[in-house]
Amino acid sequence: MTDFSEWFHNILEEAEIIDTRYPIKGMHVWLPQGFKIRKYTLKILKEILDEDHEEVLFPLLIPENELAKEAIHVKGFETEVYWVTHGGLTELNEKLALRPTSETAMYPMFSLWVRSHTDLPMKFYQVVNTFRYETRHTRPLIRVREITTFEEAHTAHASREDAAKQVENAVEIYKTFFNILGIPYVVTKRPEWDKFPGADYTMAFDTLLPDGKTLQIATVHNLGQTFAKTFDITYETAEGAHEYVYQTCYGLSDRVIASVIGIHGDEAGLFLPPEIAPYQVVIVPIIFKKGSEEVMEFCRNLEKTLKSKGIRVHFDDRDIRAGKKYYEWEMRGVPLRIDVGPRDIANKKVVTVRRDEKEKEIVDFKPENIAEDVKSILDDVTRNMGDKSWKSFNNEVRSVETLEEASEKISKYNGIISFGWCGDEACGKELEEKINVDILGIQGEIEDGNVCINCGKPAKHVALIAKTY
Ligand SMILES: Nc1ncnc2c1ncn2[C@@H]1O[C@H](COS(=O)(=O)NC(=O)[C@@H](N)CS)[C@@H](O)[C@H]1O
Ligand SMILES: [Mg+2]
Ligand SMILES: [Zn+2]
Repeated sequence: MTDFSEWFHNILEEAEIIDTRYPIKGMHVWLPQGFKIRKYTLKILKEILDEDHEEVLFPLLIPENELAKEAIHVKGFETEVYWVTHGGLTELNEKLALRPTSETAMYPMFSLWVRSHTDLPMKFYQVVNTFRYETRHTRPLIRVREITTFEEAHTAHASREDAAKQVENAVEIYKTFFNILGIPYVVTKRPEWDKFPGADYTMAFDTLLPDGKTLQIATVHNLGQTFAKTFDITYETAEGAHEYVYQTCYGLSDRVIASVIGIHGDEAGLFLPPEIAPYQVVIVPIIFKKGSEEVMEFCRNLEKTLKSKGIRVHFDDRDIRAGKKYYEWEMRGVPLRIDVGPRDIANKKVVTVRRDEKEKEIVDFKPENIAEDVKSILDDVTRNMGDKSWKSFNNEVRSVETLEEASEKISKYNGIISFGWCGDEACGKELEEKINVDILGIQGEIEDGNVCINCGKPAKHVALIAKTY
């Protein structure tokens, strides 16, 4: 893991997650293994969102005049929007944008849909591909030009308080999601100069990749009434007056898959949380000359039993050395392996090997219990993964008293540094310049008596800084 970027690119290829040879920079092909991981990851997220959101699907193309309506928003995306100018040989009389995000696709429709306060709150989401002509260094899954797994939620509310509450609900939704995947995070309020174009404020989730740089893995925006006024989204109050709605939007992307791969991976390759692993269990027969048919029979039955209980299991009956199988399934991140030899069968045992522990466990084999036993091992693997990743994450969050200390810690470890900050934009920008970091944002208030580590004025907030992707 010394060179994380090289490790990351290699494992994407070796574990057949995506194929980066597609002839458009920043656009890649999801291969079957990767597609399954993506499918299971989205399944978890959608189950959470479906609790109180409706899933919808909007067109990919946005008319230029709609995209341009919200001046700050379009300014923020003008260098990133892809345009369609022709339909066949016919030049279009209006350019069409490929959605970089869908506010300006959705909100003209919200204006038609929202009539009365009884229509509120409205909470929609969609999982689509979005397109951003990223000019900075593109990286597979991390900074792409086609964001293939873009989950975006958009809500409308009758009051400022309801919208602020929805921001908190959205933060909880993403915390639940990341916790299931064992992805650690800090949540901060982005500084004014780094919020979503057109938003009142942005809450962001940042995780740490093994190279100690942070990756923004989700964002929640309070849009206030800005877009409602631009797109005329009003509702009739109970008293018959007309009010603009208050809105939020929140989203995440392929970066979630990048984080699972980067954070749980190790020298042996991938290590996938059981919830999203294409194979949760792989069965490897230990073949000797005699007794091999009995072993194969046993493994086939074991596979059938586990499959019948909904476990994603694979019986690897290839005629190759067991060692080669061990290597391959570890590299592919299968959370649990079960080895079966003739002696084990005789002793009514099987050998389990967890991906997170090297030593083998001998467990009693009872056909009626084995599926439950396997499920409880997988649950323990999930818990252990999360504990381990949070522990190493928290070790990389350091607090400092002075700018020199901040600079020293960052250059030595990267990671996340916290300290008192006055909150003033000029001071913040100067601080970023001085020690070549990004201010991730602020985390709540700081008790009186603290001074800003850059300008010495009274500190108002706890601020976090890091080197970022
Ligand atoms: N080029 C990119 N490649 C991969 N992921 C990206 C890229 N650009 C943004 N993201 C991810 O997408 C998330 C949402 O994008 S965003 O611009 O912050 N927010 C929006 O677009 C809002 N409409 C909420 S969906 C970001 O937090 C980031 O995790
Ligand atoms: Mg961007
Ligand atoms: Zn200051």
